[in-house]
Amino acid sequence: MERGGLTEKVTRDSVLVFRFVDVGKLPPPVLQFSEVKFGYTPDNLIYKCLDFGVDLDSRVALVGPNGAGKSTLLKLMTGELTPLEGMVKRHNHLRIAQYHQHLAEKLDLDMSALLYMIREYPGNEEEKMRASIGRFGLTGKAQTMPMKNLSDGQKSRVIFAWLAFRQPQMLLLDEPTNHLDIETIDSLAEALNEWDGGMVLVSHDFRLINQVAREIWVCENQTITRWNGDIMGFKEHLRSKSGLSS
Ligand SMILES: Nc1ncnc2c1ncn2[C@@H]1O[C@H](COP(=O)(O)OP(=O)(O)OP(=O)(O)O)[C@@H](O)[C@H]1O
Repeated sequence: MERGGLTEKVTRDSVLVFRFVDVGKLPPPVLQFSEVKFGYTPDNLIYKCLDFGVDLDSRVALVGPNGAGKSTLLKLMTGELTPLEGMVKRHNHLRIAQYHQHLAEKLDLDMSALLYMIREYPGNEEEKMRASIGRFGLTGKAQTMPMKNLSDGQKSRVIFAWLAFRQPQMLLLDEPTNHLDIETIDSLAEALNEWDGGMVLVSHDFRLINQVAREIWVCENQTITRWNGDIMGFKEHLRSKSGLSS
């Protein structure tokens, strides 16, 4: 029937249109940690002495045990937390955007995604806002129905659209795949790979890490260490450490 043109082809949510806008370059160092010491209280340090830089070519996956300090590191990068000692230096023109699940709590669920974006970014034309949401695969009625009727995955898309509208040069992604299906995760990976900014990703999703990370940083024992290899090698290392090696 479909081939004969008697019924319309069934189309899925257009997952493949995830797209970040290219932002251009800033000269390094863009984000520099120098002798950073941090703890929520001085007697319980999360980091003893961090020295590293992240720039717009960086594609870092941050891994490590629960509670080691991965989310804390992202907050030190954005400036939400300040070191007890040492310095985090950000380029004057650096725009950082951080994705985390708690952003969903910010959404006004009685509003539509379109009205929400117009309220958040006043002075922009409706067509522009529609396009900016559409870029993350939320199209048609999904843009104008109350967000409480959207799936968690669709709400994640609104959050991505909201973050991307600020045109960050650096994306910090804290567990971005929690509500996304595999196709959408692949679409996110593709979008990140096509984009020209810097990225630090905290994720337990080795599949995503494998697609987008060029460096693996391990967060453990109050410090950050670069893993000499890819994420599959790190996964094997974890398996052998826990005695699960084949
Ligand atoms: N606001 C806070 N006040 C005090 N301690 C905190 C605060 N936030 C986090 N912690 C503690 O700091 C440590 C590091 O937390 P963080 O969330 O950075 O770890 P994580 O590596 O991201 O963990 P996970 O993988 O479980 O998300 C944990 O022991 C956590 O309990």
